[in-house]
Amino acid sequence: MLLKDQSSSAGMDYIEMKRRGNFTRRILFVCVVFALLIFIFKRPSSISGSTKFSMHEVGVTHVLVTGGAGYIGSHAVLRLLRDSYRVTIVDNLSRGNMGAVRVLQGLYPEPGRLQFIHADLGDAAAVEKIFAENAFDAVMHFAAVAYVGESTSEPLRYYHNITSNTLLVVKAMAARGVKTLIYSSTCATYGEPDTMPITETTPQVPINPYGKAKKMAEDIIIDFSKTTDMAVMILRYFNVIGSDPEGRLGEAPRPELREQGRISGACFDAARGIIPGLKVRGTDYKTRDGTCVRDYIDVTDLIDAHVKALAHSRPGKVGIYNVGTGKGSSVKEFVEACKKATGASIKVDYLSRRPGDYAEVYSDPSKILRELNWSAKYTDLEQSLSVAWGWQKAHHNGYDD
Ligand SMILES: O=c1ccn([C@@H]2O[C@H](COP(=O)(O)OP(=O)(O)O[C@H]3OC[C@@H](O)[C@H](O)[C@H]3O)[C@@H](O)[C@H]2O)c(=O)[nH]1
Repeated sequence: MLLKDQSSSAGMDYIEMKRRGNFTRRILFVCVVFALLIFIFKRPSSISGSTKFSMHEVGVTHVLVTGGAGYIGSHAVLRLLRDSYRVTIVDNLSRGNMGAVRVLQGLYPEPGRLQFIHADLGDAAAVEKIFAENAFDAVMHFAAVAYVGESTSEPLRYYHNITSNTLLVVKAMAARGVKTLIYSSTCATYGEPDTMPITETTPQVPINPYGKAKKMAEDIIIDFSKTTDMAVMILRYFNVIGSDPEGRLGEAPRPELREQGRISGACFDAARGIIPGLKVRGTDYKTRDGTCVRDYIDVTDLIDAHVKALAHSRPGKVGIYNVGTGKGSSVKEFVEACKKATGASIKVDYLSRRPGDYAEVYSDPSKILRELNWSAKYTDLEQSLSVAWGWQKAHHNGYDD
């Protein structure tokens, strides 16, 4: 009985040991699976805000593109990826579109090519974290509010957004030893000069909060650069139009900002019938037909200037360049070109002047040709608008289509 009991107890021990062994193996298996999952999900992903993403390891330039989900920024990202750069986009999506980021991710899905970080550059801790966790070689700083009309009704927003965010970006660059900055500035920093065309030495006397804030941001960058060996390129854009010739990206302003928006967006909205007609703001300027004259530069050319600026940037040097065609077109001429490009009969209402507007600006682009070997290639307004219309037609609801 006792023996029987003992043998039965030994049998029980053996079964118990086997059960425990199986249990341990299961635990080990689960641990290994967990470790594998952690390894997979911690690798650089295309949507991640916390992955260390060093470009230097692979000898490829890693560019931080602020505002990379926006109209101009997304076109810059596309070009940089095409040219084999690695890119991190930081965007708060207040004006930019996640749809543009998704297009770019779809085109360049390989791990480590494109990283998107949803963050606001006004958040100092977030900016510091982004720079601490990534090794950037260069920054292209596009992110900013950028409507002249809106800047006159919301000046504090413009001063804050444009100056403070630039300050935080530059501070973070300095703290982490990021040596190259390409800054998006604007012809609006010149205001309304007495002589045309505008050269880089034309006095900057901005007349609206947008232009004034951009001039302040330029000053912040230039003054800081004198204390370091940072390479700085300041590009003063004239009026940007057009879109990716392959139709992958376009200009998709927020519908709620229609009233404040740029002439190109308003023309396309009128051509699609989204708004009843185009409002031409001011017909009594001292220009050839009474409407404002602007220098319209195609976004493909503009981004080419950025890539050339990056290639020509030198430590301790500040380069300042106008980016324009050198040719001025009036609002009326723009509307005619838009009618031809869209084939739509756009109804035009003539209204009083928009606050903050200046009569006539166009660039002298000879410095950028001389020093960076850049000149605009897409100088036919109607052609640039036709390309942009191609994307607009296919995206009635912007990137939501
Ligand atoms: O609906 C509209 C929009 C604009 N316009 C006029 O079209 C002209 C161009 O205006 P836009 O708003 O397109 O462009 P702006 O010249 O004011 O500034 C633009 O160019 C310089 C960039 O740095 C700015 O970010 C950009 O907004 C102005 O005369 C404006 O009054 C209209 O007549 N109707």
